[in-house]
Amino acid sequence: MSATTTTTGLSLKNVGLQFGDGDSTVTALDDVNLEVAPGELVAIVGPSGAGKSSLLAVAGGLTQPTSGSVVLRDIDLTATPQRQLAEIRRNQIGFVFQSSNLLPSLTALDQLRLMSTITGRPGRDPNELLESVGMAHRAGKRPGQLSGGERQRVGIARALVTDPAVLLVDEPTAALDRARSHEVVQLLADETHRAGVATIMVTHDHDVLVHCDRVLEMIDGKLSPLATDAA
Ligand SMILES: Nc1ncnc2c1ncn2[C@@H]1O[C@H](COP(=O)(O)OP(=O)(O)OP(=O)(O)O)[C@@H](O)[C@H]1O
Repeated sequence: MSATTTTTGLSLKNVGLQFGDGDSTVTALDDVNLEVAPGELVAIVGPSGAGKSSLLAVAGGLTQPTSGSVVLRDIDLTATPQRQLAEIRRNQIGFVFQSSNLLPSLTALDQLRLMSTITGRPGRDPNELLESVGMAHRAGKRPGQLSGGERQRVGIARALVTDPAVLLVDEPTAALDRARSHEVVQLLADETHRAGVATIMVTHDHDVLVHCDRVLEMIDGKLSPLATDAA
């Protein structure tokens, strides 16, 4: 990897996203600029309908913006054909959802192994990764045998097993109590720093912002630093 590809994990430049047309146009993202460095955890807060999910969708190459560019390392996602985009999403982008979305019949270890098999990427060793997220002792358990916090730990490990450049996290603490929420976001911060992944986390949970490197607020599709120093 050349020096020019290591400074930026993910870069959104002048990104706009509109839905509909004419009188019914909704502006979900309004000239958004965001650079997330490798090893940085950026949190995004904001009211419902502000554009946070739209930002994750655009950053993850799931939705093409109406204007602007999304660059992952040195790849411009807005100039990449659909088939290649799917491959980039599989190999370079990890997703963590509100509920961990684990497959009910697979053990924790097999959730990671399956992801490695699907992508065919050497990535990281599933056993070591489970150890890293504090789940080695639960490797043989299925999701139904795990607590909500444990499931999220496995979900984070699964998202990291391909050794992605970018991690996109949507409301990871929505189903967790306060103590587990702190543990899970602290883990996200630790893994972000350790793996050198560029992480964006959308959250309504202001309690956990203390673990994040940077906090931004989205209002009416515009992104700005959080007014109060919540972190
Ligand atoms: N597929 C779509 N078609 C039309 N409008 C959409 C679509 N997706 C999102 N929007 C609109 O774009 C705006 C931003 O929505 P978005 O879901 O990104 O907000 P959000 O901040 O994630 O909200 P929440 O916190 O409730 O999940 C809203 O006005 C929403 O109604």
